[in-house]
Amino acid sequence: MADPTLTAHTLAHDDYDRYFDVFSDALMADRREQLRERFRPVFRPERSHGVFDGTELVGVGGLMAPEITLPGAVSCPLAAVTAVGVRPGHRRRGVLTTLMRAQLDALREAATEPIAALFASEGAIYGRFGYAVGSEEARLALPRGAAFRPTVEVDPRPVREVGRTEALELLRRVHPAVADQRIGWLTRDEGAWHARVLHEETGADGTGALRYAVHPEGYALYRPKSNWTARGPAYEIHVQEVAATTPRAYATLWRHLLDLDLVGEVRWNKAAVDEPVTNLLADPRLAVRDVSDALWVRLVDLDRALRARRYSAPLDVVIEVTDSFCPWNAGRRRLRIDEDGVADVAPSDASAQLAVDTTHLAAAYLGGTSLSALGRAGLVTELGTGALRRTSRAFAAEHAPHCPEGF
Ligand SMILES: CC(=O)SCCNC(=O)CCNC(=O)[C@H](O)C(C)(C)COP(=O)(O)OP(=O)(O)OC[C@H]1O[C@@H](n2cnc3c(N)ncnc32)[C@H](O)[C@@H]1OP(=O)(O)O
Repeated sequence: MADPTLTAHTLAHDDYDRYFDVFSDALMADRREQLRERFRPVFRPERSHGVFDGTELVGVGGLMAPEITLPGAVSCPLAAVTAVGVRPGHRRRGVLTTLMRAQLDALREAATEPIAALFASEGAIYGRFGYAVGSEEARLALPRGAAFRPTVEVDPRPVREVGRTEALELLRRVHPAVADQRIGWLTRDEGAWHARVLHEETGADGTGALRYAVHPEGYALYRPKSNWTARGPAYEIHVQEVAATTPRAYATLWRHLLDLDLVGEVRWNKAAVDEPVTNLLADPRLAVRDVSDALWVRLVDLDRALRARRYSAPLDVVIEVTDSFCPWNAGRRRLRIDEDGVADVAPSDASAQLAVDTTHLAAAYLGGTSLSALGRAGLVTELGTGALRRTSRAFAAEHAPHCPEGF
């Protein structure tokens, strides 16, 4: 139960500095002035909520508005929740709860984005608000020189390392073409490119400035981290993003990364769990993967969310849905999916064949978790024979969802 003295409302343009101070206090952030200026251009006061104790700003959270690619390669407006923090000394009295209430009510009223998503700092925070792990990511590590299968075609056209200005035109062309096809990838406007991807500052973890490796059909962005050992150089390559419109360009870019001199290991901390480079390796065991939660998804308007994506099989099922934090989603509805994977959703009085909370539908929404697995965990209840298997098959997606950036 939130402290009744707390109030929440959206902010004004000149609230940016105090918004940023609360957030960076909450994150115990260093390099504050650098970060303050990096994020200033993307501050949207009308999409940023503050929680106040009297006149003191004690909690903040923002919303960005990219589009996300859903199963079936369809695009959908996304409320991307970012920069959430509560000032130390004001915690565990409901500031975050007040913020989540204000955000979700505002999203419902605006009726623009049917789903919200975030990257969680800690895994125990957001489940109570109906967010669930919708995609995972792999910390992928590959040793220098890891060989590809003999049949892998690598383009003889060399990958070139270019400066930022030259790279930008290609990045702006390739990224949307890839993002349109990849479940979980987001569109980027100019502000997003600069704030989230192209900032040149040296990484806090000792990595160097961003480098741009380009091919006519793709690019790899990475930062080197130098390391000189008694046995010689063993640099780490920290990949920020690899995007390619053809399998050949993809393989060629990875070959370039794996063959860089001075290097011991190539790492990508936000790779897809089904990142294709692991399938290119002659010895797949060379790819070490450590999987963790990535995008947490909240179905804000369940019916619109269900209609927004495409499905893998026809279906006709009646589902009883619960949702304690967003009760407007609760109730029984019939979900019908046609041969093209397009959904129709309508209220229903018929007997339910499945019972599930929106949190668990959110986990299955991008296809990252199967409803069958959630059923085996006791989180989806089958009330009609075969309903879980059929619904799970329809919710399956063409590949693992992936979001290669953080926000
Ligand atoms: C999308 C993003 O930006 S992720 C970044 C989130 N920010 C951070 O992690 C910065 C550091 N942490 C903080 O600022 C705060 O501790 C927050 C935002 C995580 C939580 O804020 P609070 O105002 O303390 O949360 P609030 O009081 O509303 O807690 C609601 C419930 O969640 C629980 N909870 C809150 N934070 C946590 C946590 N880190 N771990 C486990 N449970 C938590 C509370 O115990 C409470 O449970 P209850 O309802 O059973 O009593």
